[in-house]
Amino acid sequence: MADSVAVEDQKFCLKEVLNTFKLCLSENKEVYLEHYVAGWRGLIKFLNSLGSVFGFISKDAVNKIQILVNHMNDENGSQYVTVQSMVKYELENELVDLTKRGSHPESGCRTLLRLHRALRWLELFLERLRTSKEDSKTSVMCAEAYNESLSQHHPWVVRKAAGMAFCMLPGRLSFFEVMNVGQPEQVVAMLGEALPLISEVYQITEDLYAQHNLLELP
Ligand SMILES: CCCCCCCC/C=C\CCCCCCCC(=O)N[C@@H](COP(=O)(O)O)[C@H](O)/C=C/CCCCCCCCCCCCC
Repeated sequence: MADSVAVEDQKFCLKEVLNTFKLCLSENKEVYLEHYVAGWRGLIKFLNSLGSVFGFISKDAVNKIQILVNHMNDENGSQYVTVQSMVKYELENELVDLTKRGSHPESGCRTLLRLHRALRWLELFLERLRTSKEDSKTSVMCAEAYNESLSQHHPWVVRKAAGMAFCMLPGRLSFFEVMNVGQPEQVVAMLGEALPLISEVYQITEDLYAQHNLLELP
């Protein structure tokens, strides 16, 4: 059983996140919700270690993870083993608000979609970090990745707040240190290992959501 979301005060380790994303895919390329959620929890540890200015982002991500964990732990939890089984179950039982928010504001499908969009931001950001130069700015890389992805789904006020938070990001070297991997070359190598895994999980979910017309859930 997945437990509740208590990620505060835990130390981040990129290797751990890499391992959870490795566990995400089944042999037939289904995405295990348990490991997907564990991957996000690891990332939130990182976010929390950057300071309270990122608290509003962390809070939203924790809320969404908690919704998914609640589904996984409730009486129909066996339907929430993979993203594929969740989508099938919720659609077959009309548990998703498809066009406007109604009686299912916390469906697994709409909740996961928000994290899925954020995973695209992560992919773009990590790729920039991986190929960055010594004088590259994390705030710029983060903002560029955000503008190319998540920002399209956020209202002005959220975009503004996110933009201000990005300016508070530590420089590239301090950022690498928080990852707890070792020298910058080792961080870059590990990012190179993590990115294809994250991209594959993203693409499989994207294709599944596209196939069921779920990419714009309210
Ligand atoms: C490998 C280590 C390096 C990278 C570590 C990154 C750590 C990131 C951890 C968590 C990322 C946060 C994920 C945010 C999910 C946002 C979901 C969302 O879009 N929610 C909005 C819509 O929800 P509904 O209203 O429809 O329910 C909600 O309005 C959002 C509110 C909060 C603002 C979200 C801003 C997201 C900015 C992108 C993340 C920046 C993190 C920077 C730190 C490096």
